[in-house]
Amino acid sequence: MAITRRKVSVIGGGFTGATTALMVAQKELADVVLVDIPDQEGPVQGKALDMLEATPVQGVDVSVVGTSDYALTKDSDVVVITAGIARKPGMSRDDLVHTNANIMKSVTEQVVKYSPNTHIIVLTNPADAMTYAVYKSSGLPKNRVIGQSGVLDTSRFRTFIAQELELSVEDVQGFVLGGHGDDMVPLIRYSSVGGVPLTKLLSQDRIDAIVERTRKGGGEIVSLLGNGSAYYAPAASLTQMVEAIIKDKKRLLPAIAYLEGEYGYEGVYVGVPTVLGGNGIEKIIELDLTDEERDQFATSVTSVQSVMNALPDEF
Ligand SMILES: NC(=O)c1ccc[n+]([C@@H]2O[C@H](COP(=O)([O-])OP(=O)(O)OC[C@H]3O[C@@H](n4cnc5c(N)ncnc54)[C@H](O)[C@@H]3O)[C@@H](O)[C@H]2O)c1
Ligand SMILES: O=C(O)C[C@H](O)C(=O)O
Repeated sequence: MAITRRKVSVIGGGFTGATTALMVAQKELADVVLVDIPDQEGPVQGKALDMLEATPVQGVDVSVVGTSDYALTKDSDVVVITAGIARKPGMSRDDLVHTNANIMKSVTEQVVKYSPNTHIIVLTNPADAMTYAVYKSSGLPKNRVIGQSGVLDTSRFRTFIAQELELSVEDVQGFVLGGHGDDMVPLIRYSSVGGVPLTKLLSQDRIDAIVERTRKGGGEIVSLLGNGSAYYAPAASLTQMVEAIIKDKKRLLPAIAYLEGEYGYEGVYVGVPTVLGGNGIEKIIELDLTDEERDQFATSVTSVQSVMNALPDEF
């Protein structure tokens, strides 16, 4: 019997899209289709061919194709959307909302035309509102439209904790709740190193400094790069989410999920702990929050709602 290979399509063949395609291929998770606009057909074909020519060295049997033709994405198991513009120094993610919302609509229509039962993971910023825009444009159930922010934000938080304590990143656990903006909420009470609560290992001053650096983590990279935003850690985060779905791993990961009553909110996409598996977001985990945490989460949700309200009427 023929073995059916899995297919992952990545829309947007720029920094994050190409890096994600490479990481998905390197992990041999699926055949990869990298899609960009017709104007970028040559570059995206070149990137894909270059990745394909690395597969013998890496010992992975996957195909990697670059195209502007959505027909090649037919029957994708997972589609990752990275298409759109990135911010430059001095801009906020929310400044991208109008341009990227229009791109989400046209891209999503093409995606679901060829893969009506796929899972979509949205990276494009402002990520919470763009995930909502894709959900509205796709007609897919809410569990199949997922946004990426929490894996990346938590990874930054874990990096800074491990650096500060000079301990392995592997042992650092943490959780970041809320929107992918400067008012995201790293949850200290749920953060630990090898099971030891963070508050036993670091002073409040040091924890506050790490929380602040995490919140501004995207901006720190934007300032350093000068022309574009982060892509290695975002691509690693997307790849972890793709793997959780493709392998039905049932990982407990933070993701941008559609709330319908959870945490007391209705009709908003925002970052919360989820179970990610073969059915996309299989569950939203509701944590008990202190009054202070609930207030911080409320501030973050209000910011997301104001960006959602700025979306064009069709959403
Ligand atoms: N959520 C997150 O954590 C996170 C992290 C990193 C980047 N981002 C966001 O991801 C987006 C992409 O970032 P990047 O660094 O890859 O940008 P980039 O400019 O390198 O790549 C974007 C690509 O999208 C393509 N594109 C534009 N319109 C398209 C369309 N209609 N169809 C197909 N492709 C189209 C462009 O041609 C370009 O190749 C930005 O909005 C950025 O802010 C989000
Ligand atoms: O900060 C950005 O604009 C890109 C991304 O959201 C990030 O957090 O790196």
